[in-house]
Amino acid sequence: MTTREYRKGATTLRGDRVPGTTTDARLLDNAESSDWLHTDPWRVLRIQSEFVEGFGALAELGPAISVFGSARTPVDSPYYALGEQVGRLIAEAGYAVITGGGPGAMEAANKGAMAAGGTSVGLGIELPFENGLNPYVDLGVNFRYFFARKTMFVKYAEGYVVLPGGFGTLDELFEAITLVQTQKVTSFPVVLLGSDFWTPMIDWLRGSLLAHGMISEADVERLHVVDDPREAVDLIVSSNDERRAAAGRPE
Ligand SMILES: C/C(=C\CNc1ncnc2c1ncn2[C@@H]1O[C@H](COP(=O)(O)O)[C@@H](O)[C@H]1O)CO
Repeated sequence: MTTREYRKGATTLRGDRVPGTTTDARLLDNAESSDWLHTDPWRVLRIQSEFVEGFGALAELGPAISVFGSARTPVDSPYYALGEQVGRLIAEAGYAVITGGGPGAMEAANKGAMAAGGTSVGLGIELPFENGLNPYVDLGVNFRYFFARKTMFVKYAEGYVVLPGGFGTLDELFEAITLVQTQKVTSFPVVLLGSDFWTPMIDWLRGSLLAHGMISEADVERLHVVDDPREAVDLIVSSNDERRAAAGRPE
């Protein structure tokens, strides 16, 4: 018995699964529906293009520190002032500032970096209620997919500074410490700025996660809580210097 067979890239289709038309015939037929544009295989190419564009845009960025924090921090909040100061100090230390490019704490850090003449990066994300990149970004890359964007925050930064924030900020923070815990990234300092905001979370981590044996003391100690933005920057810069020296790569 001969079975009809059709090869579609890596996939072999037989019998009733063989389509009535070929891929290139469908491509050349401009009367066809454009539904295929929204199918998962096509999305993979879009995802791939986000990585290619992100890697291309950031390849020559040089040393950088990612700063996270609430999109809702008002301009007159002390946390906004803290974001601006840390952005400025990062730039003065010769590092680029990478943020999510949005409003609030992200804008504050970009503003500080730009005022200090540093490189101010915004990795924007397509959201239903998005406002576009804040005006203090001078190198912006826009993403459709959170996971592609999150790769850039880790890959191009020497450490994270985390200002008070909501779910988005916690997601970025906990992703970073999970990557450190699972040794996907090594010696990656994570500094939480604003002890009034972060200490209750550290207490909960100890009182619940650590008490139930779900994390170790070393995991909690990876999170540095500080109030002074200079201390936050110094912690990351010195850890980076130590790492470079250990790898035989002086500054
Ligand atoms: C909520 C509003 C706008 C949201 N715009 C954002 N633009 C860029 N990046 C964002 C945005 N919202 C969240 N993020 C990412 O998560 C972190 C902040 O989230 P949180 O829930 O506000 O803490 C931030 O670091 C970004 O990377 C309009 O006000």
